[in-house]
Amino acid sequence: MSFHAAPAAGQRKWTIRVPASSANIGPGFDVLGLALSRHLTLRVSLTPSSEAESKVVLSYTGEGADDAPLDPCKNLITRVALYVLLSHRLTFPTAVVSVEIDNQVPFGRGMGSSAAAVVAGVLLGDALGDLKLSQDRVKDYALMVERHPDNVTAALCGGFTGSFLRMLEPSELAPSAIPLAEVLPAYPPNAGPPVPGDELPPQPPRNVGRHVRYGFSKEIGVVVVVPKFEVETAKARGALPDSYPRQDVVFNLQRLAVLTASLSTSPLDPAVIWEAMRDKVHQPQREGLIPGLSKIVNTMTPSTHPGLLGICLSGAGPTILALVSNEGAARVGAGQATPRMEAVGEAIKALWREDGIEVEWLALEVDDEGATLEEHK
Ligand SMILES: Nc1ncnc2c1ncn2[C@@H]1O[C@H](COP(=O)(O)OP(=O)(O)OP(=O)(O)O)[C@@H](O)[C@H]1O
Ligand SMILES: N[C@@H](CCO)C(=O)O
Repeated sequence: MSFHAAPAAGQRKWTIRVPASSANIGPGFDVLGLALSRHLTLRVSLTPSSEAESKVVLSYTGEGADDAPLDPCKNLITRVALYVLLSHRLTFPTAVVSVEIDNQVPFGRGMGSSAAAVVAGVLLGDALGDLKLSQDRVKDYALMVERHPDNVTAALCGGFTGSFLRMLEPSELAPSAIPLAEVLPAYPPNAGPPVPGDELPPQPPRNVGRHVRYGFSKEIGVVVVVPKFEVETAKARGALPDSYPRQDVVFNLQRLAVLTASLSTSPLDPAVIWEAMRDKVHQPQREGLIPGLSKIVNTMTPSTHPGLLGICLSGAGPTILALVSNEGAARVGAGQATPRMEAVGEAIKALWREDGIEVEWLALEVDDEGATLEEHK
């Protein structure tokens, strides 16, 4: 099957911005996501050139700058953009495409770096192909690459989300060029530019996943405590069993139902939220990869730390997420910690130091906007 270059009629510029996200929020394994005020930003410019080939030039600042590949056939963001283009029988435009990546989302820490990169990649393909994809279609593409709707929907839509994947029909999964994976393994398959005759990926089915947005009280401050080591999501998923005792599943379902409403119920009830953020299906199993995890999430409570609402592993870890009530506190600006948030961040830091683990803690806000693609005229 053949393809042709995406249009490159004149100079164009875009900015793509995607938030970090925390998945699971305790009992909502693979379900809940919370978009956070750290961002992956792409500044993209397309300049037509007299050359017959496309030249995609990546540059990188911020988190992952030393690790992320700058080859567009190897970098996750541009590989996803290429998947979107090829599914429309397009490839990169015959132009100079400059992609300046500035990343505030640390890799492999449970803050949704891969989901942010995948969503950014879909939006990059959308911009370069002039495809004008709806938000639902962007979600379909992103969910064919990263099969965790929790991070993807929060990163794409912002706020506090709950989501599920539709069971795809065998026929929707059949074409071998579908890059369905935990995190896109190798795409294009030969890790080089596509050549005529390559099998091209089909466009994804519609409604691959569905989501809702819950309320999230403005009085809740978010503290993330980020250890200085990575845990690959694939490895953290490998630590989980294939089946669970019924009482553990019921334990999580009961808390999940209560948690989703309790984070927007006024007044906030720390006793209910703390208990509703407990988990039995992924956190205890990941303790071996994250020393000190159980000690921290089980011993820090609203009684020991006034203002603490709930505490859990963020995504697949190793970051810990703590929700703190700022009720009655003077309003603080983005990224500023209230005294209660500072006390919780420092307490987690001290507990982790007992295990020889160094961390950085951050006071964050919920990102209500989600991913944006803006063209500059
Ligand atoms: N901005 C980026 N540019 C290129 N590759 C990225 C980018 N962000 C993430 N990745 C790729 O994704 C990998 C991290 O994915 P992984 O799913 O293991 O962790 P995470 O998404 O940070 O954590 P979690 O899914 O638990 O929130 C990185 O090692 C890198 O290969
Ligand atoms: N729900 C996923 C999030 C990581 O992407 C997990 O905990 O494995």
